[in-house]
Amino acid sequence: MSLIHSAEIAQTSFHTIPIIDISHITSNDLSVRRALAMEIRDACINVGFFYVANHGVPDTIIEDFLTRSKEFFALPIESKLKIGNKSTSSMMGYSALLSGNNDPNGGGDLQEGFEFIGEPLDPLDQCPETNHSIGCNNWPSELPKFREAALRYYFAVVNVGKLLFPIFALALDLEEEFFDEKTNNAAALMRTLRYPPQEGRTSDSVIGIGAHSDWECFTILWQEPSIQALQVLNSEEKWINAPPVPGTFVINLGDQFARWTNGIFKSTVHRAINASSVCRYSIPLFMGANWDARLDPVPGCVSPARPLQYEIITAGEYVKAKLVETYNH
Ligand SMILES: O=C(O)CCC(=O)C(=O)O
Ligand SMILES: [Fe+2]
Repeated sequence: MSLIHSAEIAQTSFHTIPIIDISHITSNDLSVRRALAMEIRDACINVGFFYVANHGVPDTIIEDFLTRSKEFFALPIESKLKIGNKSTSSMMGYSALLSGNNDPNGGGDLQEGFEFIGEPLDPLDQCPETNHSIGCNNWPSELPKFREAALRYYFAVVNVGKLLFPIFALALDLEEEFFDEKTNNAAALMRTLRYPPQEGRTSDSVIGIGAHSDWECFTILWQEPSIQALQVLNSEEKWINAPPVPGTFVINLGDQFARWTNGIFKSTVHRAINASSVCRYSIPLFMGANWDARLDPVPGCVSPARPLQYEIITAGEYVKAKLVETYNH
């Protein structure tokens, strides 16, 4: 079935998020990779979200970064503000509670975070080679082990992201290498996040992270087990819970993939509310396209019945506009 036809009959009023086993993602057998791609295609067209099981990132790497993140957030506020992301042009470093606002109708995001991009584990003082035009990371000098744990986790998850691009290409009936040159020079951004408890308060104006879609190609999110917080909006405007599923990451498509596919792959709106009585941690990785990659539609996504929906701009122009909108930066 053609992509456009699949999009016409999409079931976007989902009530659950599919779980997809990716243990065979590197199979030598193309038919096995294609079968996985078709499962992912359905999830991308109908939901825009899915969980991946058997992703291969060791628990120890995840747990180590979680432990170091907890230590980081427990630092005195003065230490954290010393590396505040608004104090540098790079936007890397600490973001305080309510300093971001993902939902223009909201009163700020009730979360604090630390944002960074990849850099070589060694030597310490080297900037990443990237055309992302963002610059250096802003690490906390008090916690030397934080940096190493963060980068180890980062590279493990970036590897999962690199395996997903060829599968997305197959899902779109394209050659597996199709996205290589559009993504080979991109700096993936990672954030480690802490949401204070809201104790049952679910005011729509100030919540953990207000309703938004992500800006990049796709996001790989680790969420803390046992605490329900993430919710995804279906086409009936109902919020569907995306509870943590142990051993999985949540993958959601972002606006860059929606633009590449003329809206056939969904960049679905979501939010997080920590209604529990304890802090909740999550760690998203945003996999984007190269800064200068054009977000023009890939073959098979535009027809007279499905005209072009988006203005064609570069990934960099798109992300810069969103940064200004969200962080006033
Ligand atoms: O913390 C979560 O569950 C979601 C985070 C999120 O949507 C984001 O950072 O874009
Ligand atoms: Fe998000």
